[in-house]
Amino acid sequence: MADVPTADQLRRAPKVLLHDHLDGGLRPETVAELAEQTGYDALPTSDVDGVRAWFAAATEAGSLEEYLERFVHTVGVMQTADAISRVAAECAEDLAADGVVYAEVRYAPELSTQRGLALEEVVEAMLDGFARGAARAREAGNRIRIGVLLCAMRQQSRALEIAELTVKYRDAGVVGFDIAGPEAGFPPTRSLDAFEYLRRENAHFTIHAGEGFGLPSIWEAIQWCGAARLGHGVRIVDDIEFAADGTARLGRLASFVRDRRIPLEMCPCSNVHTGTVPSVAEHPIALLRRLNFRVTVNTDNRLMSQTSMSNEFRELVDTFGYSLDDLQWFTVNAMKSAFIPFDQRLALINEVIKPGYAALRSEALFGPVSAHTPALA
Ligand SMILES: O=c1[nH]cnc2c1ncn2[C@H]1C[C@H](O)[C@@H](CO)O1
Ligand SMILES: [Zn+2]
Repeated sequence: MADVPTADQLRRAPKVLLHDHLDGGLRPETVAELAEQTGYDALPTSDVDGVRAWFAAATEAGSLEEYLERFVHTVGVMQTADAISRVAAECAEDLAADGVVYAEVRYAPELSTQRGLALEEVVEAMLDGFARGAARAREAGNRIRIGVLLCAMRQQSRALEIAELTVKYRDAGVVGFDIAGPEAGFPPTRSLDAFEYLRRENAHFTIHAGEGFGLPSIWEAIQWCGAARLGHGVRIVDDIEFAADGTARLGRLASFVRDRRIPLEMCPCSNVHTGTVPSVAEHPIALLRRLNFRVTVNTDNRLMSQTSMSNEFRELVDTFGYSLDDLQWFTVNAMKSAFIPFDQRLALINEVIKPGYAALRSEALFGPVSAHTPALA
């Protein structure tokens, strides 16, 4: 049996993150400080531990709608360009310190216009912050590349406007588009004009689907809207039947998703917290991995779900006994599915990801380099 990866190996393993919300990953200290600095007086408490605990209560939400209520205060402190830029810079540093080498971080600019910021100013503040954070991470010895996804909120009606913003900033670091927010009652076709526009512009997009609602949402996202990836996509298992001997029979939609290699941006911990699945052990990720769907592993909201990429990997290793080979498989899947140009994806796979995992595997043979290298005479 392969060795169980250690916590340190999980952190050092090169990781790729396709689904992470900027307003779901603030440091609790930063929420408290920004509230003070920007005069935001609606926080339930100003004490950092209290702030941390208030957000952590999202892990008990049990429904997507209740889980989403926790975003009111992160969005509340993200209403100035400086605040947004700081949050983005810290996001880049935190991900890089956790061993993430490529990330696509998403946010809905329309949420940061409460005090008069223009949509463009929000996007520029994000891009500025990510560039500063990646530079600081590099100085600390951690390399990361970040692409931005712009979300439109599905309960609002600004999807076309946000899609246009995505195209406007695509050469400046915005790599794609998404719709987020409550899924039940807000089907993807509600934003069909935005998706048709993006397709005509040869732009990339993913859609949150199959999390708070089932197969019809996934079907619309793919067959009506043309999503290149699915945010979560967990409910695709509803289109898979199991015979008494355990063999699986895929329905037409599940077959289509697998045959077309449509990436599933799975977020195990978040899915437990929103009540999408009862526990990590009952998460369909293991089944979908076995059936060779293009599964990826993601954090969704590091603050609300008290998680990180290393932690998601740890949960999967502990629950399903995954080895470094499995973790490399998830990581290569994610890198193949990114929205940056193909040659760059390939370079990251061949020059960063595969050598990174090979180095970790070799430790199992020779031990960590530093511990066993004899001093040179
Ligand atoms: O898991 C999610 N499903 C749907 N919407 C989500 C999820 N996590 C965060 N959001 C929402 C809340 C944020 O304010 C918004 C933009 O990041 O996206
Ligand atoms: Zn999400």
